[in-house]
Amino acid sequence: MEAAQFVLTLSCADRPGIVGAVSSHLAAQGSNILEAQQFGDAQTGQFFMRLVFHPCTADVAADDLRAGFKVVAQRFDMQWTLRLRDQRRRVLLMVSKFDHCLADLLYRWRIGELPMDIVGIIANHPRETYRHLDFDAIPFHYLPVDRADKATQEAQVWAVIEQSGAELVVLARYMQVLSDELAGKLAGRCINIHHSFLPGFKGARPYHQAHRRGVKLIGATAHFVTADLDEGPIIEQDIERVSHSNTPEDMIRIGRDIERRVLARTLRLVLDDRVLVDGHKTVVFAP
Ligand SMILES: Nc1nc2c(c(=O)[nH]1)N[C@@H](CN(C=O)c1ccc(C(=O)N[C@@H](CCC(=O)O)C(=O)O)cc1)CN2
Repeated sequence: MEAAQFVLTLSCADRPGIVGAVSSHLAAQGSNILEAQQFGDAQTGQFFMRLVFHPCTADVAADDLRAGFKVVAQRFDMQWTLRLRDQRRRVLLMVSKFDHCLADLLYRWRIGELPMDIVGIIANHPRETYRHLDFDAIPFHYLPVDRADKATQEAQVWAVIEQSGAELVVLARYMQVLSDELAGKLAGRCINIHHSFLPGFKGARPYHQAHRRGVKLIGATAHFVTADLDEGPIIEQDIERVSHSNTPEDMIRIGRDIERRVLARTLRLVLDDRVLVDGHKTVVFAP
């Protein structure tokens, strides 16, 4: 039986000796490093690392590994995570009227391409909106938004997030602006797929904005959600060509495929701890 793999991610102020200290610690505890990627940001002076390793002794608990690494982390004042690679994340999906990204994530999850536990779906449109989708095994929460009282609906959203134990929230074309408070509470663990190649065409109806501008490329961007609308650290992007003959409806159709693949790629990266936040940007350790 293959030995359990663990993923260690870390970031700290860059200085000599970090890689040596980490690798020496892992060797001293009898672990074998399988993957190691690193990046030193010369502009910010921040250092980032992702390692995959397996302890040579069986049945080592993540808590014990974390207790051991704490000494190294404190020495370099690191921000770090250490988890069992096979441990599935608890993920909450959120959607509004357009469900092509939701449908795609459900399919990829069902075939095992996205190793996660979907703990719920929150929608601000009723269940029949998605009648063509079968997700009855997943708790569905219809939480409509009253424009005059968005706070009440957000309190319901937060209650579902807490009660479900969601670790990651994915806005799969959820078209409501999260309050500063909720965006703050979800910092670093809420992903949005925006239907434009950011920083172009932030906000609502980006394909109509793009059509009016006469663009020759449209795109999609997955980013962490922050209080600043569509300004969060970008994780993944992609594009497709369009022309003068394409209507906004053409762009919406062409854009659906871009949005789906960008969000799926992003989720795979995040689920495998390959994305670290570097200020208002990200470091992505590609597979
Ligand atoms: N705090 C944040 N909330 C959200 C972000 C974000 O980056 N920070 N991303 C958006 C997604 N988004 C485009 O990708 C987006 C969603 C909604 C709107 C908008 O103007 N919504 C209107 C209501 C629209 C409707 O009811 O159909 C509104 O909220 O008043 C713009 C951009 C998700 N949330």
